[in-house]
Amino acid sequence: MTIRRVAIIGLGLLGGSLSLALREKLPGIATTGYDRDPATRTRAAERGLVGTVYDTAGEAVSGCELVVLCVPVGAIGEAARDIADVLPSHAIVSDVGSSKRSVQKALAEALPSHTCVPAHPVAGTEQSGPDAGFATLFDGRWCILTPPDGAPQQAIDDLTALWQALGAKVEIMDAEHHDLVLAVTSHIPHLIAYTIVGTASDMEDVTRSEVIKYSAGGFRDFTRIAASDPVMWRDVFLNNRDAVLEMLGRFTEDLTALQRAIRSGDGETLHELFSRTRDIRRSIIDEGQDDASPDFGRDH
Ligand SMILES: NC(=O)C1=CN([C@@H]2O[C@H](COP(=O)(O)OP(=O)(O)OC[C@H]3O[C@@H](n4cnc5c(N)ncnc54)[C@H](O)[C@@H]3O)[C@@H](O)[C@H]2O)C=CC1
Ligand SMILES: O=C(O)C(=O)Cc1ccc(O)cc1
Repeated sequence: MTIRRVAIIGLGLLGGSLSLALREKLPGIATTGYDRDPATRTRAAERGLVGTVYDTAGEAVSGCELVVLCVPVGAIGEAARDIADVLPSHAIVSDVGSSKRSVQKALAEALPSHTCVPAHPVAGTEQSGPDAGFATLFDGRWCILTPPDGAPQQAIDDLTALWQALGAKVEIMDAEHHDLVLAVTSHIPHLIAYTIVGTASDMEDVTRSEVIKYSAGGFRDFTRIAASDPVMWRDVFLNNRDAVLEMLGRFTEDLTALQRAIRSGDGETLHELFSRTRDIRRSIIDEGQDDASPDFGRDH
């Protein structure tokens, strides 16, 4: 199917970046948008994020071939129900949510007669809202599609072509596997950042001001991650509960082993782990996913 019109529901960091990338890289595609927050709609219109910002989701999706829900994962069901009665029957429905199993279920329940192909562009920043988006966010980054069993190949191909045209590399994955992999590579790192920054903020006033004053690289990086949107991340942990708890169990065991090594002066264990982890960093750099990537260590 030729995609001529894309509706973007949710005009924050991801919705805004998607619209700007479409405008810059696929100017032949018309865009419409809706956000449930009126102030965000106003700002999105001022920034010209989409061709037309509508006051209802129904108007925004009218006549489109593709809808992309760019809302927190806990709001996907509600956003899908909002458009269920008016969505053209041929339209493909997708999203950008950070977890996929619950999204797949929510979409199937809300839109049983439509073709739904969930997606997760693994690209972002700690910023949110209608001013946060930028057109190059997806350049060279992975976008993981998690089509349910029986999803039409044509829809998968159309969505793959669209994300590739926006600069992303596309991978197809089972939703369950996606959630396990992302739990360890993204969700738990965010949880650790929230925890360590929370621990520092619970310290007595004098020590806390010293933590801020003397924050070295490691802690500064954690504060960037821990500044990420609270609603978005609350929803990720509630919706990817099983995989996060599974990975957190393993992480806690490993942390306890390190605690034991430190207490017993077992330098060999510490050195062996720190050497292995250094190799992981080197392979990430070899694959070109280093600091030059848009979402690492840079403020937008
Ligand atoms: N922030 C990041 O770095 C990344 C986020 N994601 C995913 O993208 C999605 C959006 O996240 P962001 O753009 O960062 O958040 P954001 O907070 O910048 O934007 C979300 C927007 O959705 C709107 N919204 C909420 N419920 C709605 C509803 N029912 N109908 C219409 N609009 C609604 C909000 O008003 C807000 O403007 C989330 O599912 C998140 O997991 C994926 C990759 C990276
Ligand atoms: O800002 C960062 O370092 C991120 O990790 C951004 C991010 C957040 C959520 C995702 O699902 C994907 C990417």
